Amino acid sequence: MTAPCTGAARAYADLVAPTDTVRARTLEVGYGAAPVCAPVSFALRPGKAVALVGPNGSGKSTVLRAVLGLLAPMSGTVTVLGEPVDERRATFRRAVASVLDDDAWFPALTVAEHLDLVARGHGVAEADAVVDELLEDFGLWDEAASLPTALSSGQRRRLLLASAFARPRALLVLDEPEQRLDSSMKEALAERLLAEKASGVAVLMATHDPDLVSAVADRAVLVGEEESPVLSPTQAVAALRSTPA
Ligand SMILES: Nc1ncnc2c1ncn2[C@@H]1O[C@H](COP(=O)(O)OP(=O)(O)OP(=O)(O)O)[C@@H](O)[C@H]1O
Repeated sequence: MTAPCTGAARAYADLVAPTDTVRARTLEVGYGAAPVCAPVSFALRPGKAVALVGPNGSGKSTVLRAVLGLLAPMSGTVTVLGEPVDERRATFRRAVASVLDDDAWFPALTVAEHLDLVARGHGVAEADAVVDELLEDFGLWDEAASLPTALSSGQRRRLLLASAFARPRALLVLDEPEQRLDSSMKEALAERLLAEKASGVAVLMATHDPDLVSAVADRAVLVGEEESPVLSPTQAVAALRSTPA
């Protein structure tokens, strides 16, 4: 029979609860001596989506960087799949797909070759079929043989997003995925993220898009100067509409 949890043991069990894909507790992040925003706390479960919202420069991308292990927390904790974040672990890298606000390309690989490389590098069995589907869904079919330098900025953004779906994932971390997408592609992205959730993937995204929050998010965190409670999507949409990006 299992002994009842003591306070400390319960706190630890809570911290590593396997039901949470991401858990941030009074997480403080920054680049110098001072944090860029108030501490952030949230839990993200499989099949759910959390949106980080807040004005430009409020610290959303910095929080995402800490969740991805690209920046060490100044204080507080962040765990992914019950473990402290460590992007050097193969299990972490296998589980976490991300799209940040950066363009990183192999200059001599075409659009289709980029997707193929990501899929095969992650051991996807039916790589050809996955690549074909992504080219179609992200409107890149006509650009399959193009080099990244020959793409428009919106097409490059589509390729970055498509790359995140070319590989296995338990957690998707997206920094303003709506950027540079036209309205029909934004709708398609929202539908895709709903399908991801339905298949058990957890989605953590920073966004300024009320429609995306409304369609996809289960909870939101207002990142900023004051420690914010977790918001409902309706509250987050109201905050987005009242605060200019
Ligand atoms: N590499 C860096 N070094 C130092 N300071 C940085 C760095 N990147 C961002 N900052 C600063 O950290 C603060 C938070 O930036 P961050 O990019 O996290 O904001 P954000 O909420 O994602 O903004 P946006 O909505 O404009 O994308 C800003 O004041 C920014 O100037």
